[in-house]
Amino acid sequence: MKVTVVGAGAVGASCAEYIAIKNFASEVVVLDIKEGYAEGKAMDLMQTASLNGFDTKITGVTNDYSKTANSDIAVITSGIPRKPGMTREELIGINAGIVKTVSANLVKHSPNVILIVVSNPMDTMTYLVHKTTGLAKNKIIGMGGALDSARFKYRLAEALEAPISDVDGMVIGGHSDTGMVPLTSHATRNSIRVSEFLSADRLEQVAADTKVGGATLTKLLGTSAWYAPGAAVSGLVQAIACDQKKIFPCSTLLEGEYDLNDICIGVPVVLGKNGIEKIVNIPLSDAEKAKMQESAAGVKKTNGLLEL
Ligand SMILES: O=C(O)C[C@H](O)C(=O)O
Repeated sequence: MKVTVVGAGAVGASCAEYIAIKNFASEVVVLDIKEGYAEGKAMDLMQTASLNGFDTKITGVTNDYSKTANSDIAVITSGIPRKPGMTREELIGINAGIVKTVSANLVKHSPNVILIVVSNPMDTMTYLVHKTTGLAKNKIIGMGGALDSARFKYRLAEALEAPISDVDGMVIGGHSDTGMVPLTSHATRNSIRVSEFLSADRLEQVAADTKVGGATLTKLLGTSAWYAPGAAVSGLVQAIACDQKKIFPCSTLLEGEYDLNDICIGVPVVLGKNGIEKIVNIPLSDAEKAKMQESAAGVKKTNGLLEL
């Protein structure tokens, strides 16, 4: 199993680290445009192998896509992160061109690759990859919902004063400060609805904190987060590499599902060796349906800025 990670910045390096530590891939190639940078990150990570007990071989390359040839899965983290006060959507001007070039180069050397898009604005970048690469829709996956759901569970556990392992919950919709749809009505603590423990006001606060999860970290760190994004990507990569058939919310092309068309946005999917194996339709309340439509309108507005 060969996995490529494009971008050796904080998010790319974190993806490579978590994938390697989980020890399911034989090879991880990290590619960056900055001379020697990916090589340095790869060497530093490889020097953790004996300490962390993994055998994945990590190599770094400077912009040489021939070294990514025959990758089974590739992760696109390239582009610029937002700064405090910015929205993800504001990155479109710079990141669209980068993501288009990177995805074309990846597909040229690995025509059967499954692409995971992380660069922001993620849903629009996933749509761009769908429009420009010619890859089948099951092979284009946007990473946002897995991360947003992890943040949702963190906030739920905090409110419940419970261990995170006791908590389950999912965020669908667009990966944006306003577009996320945390499914509080479906969230549980050890199979008991969280509304049994928390007031409607507290649950609303949990949802609000979840939606600005990325912005909160960007304000604290001065740039966007990397540990949870890297861990979320490694979860998706592992589910595909190990054919786990796990359900994650991912951005995928919808053709009628959830009453949406011609858009990539977060919905629950089954991930296995073919990438997205199934889109899972879950019943939503009228309020959740309305939020999903509103979220989609926001994503479509950003998609409209693409020069396709
Ligand atoms: O918040 C960001 O800009 C980066 C990423 O999308 C995140 O949610 O951490």
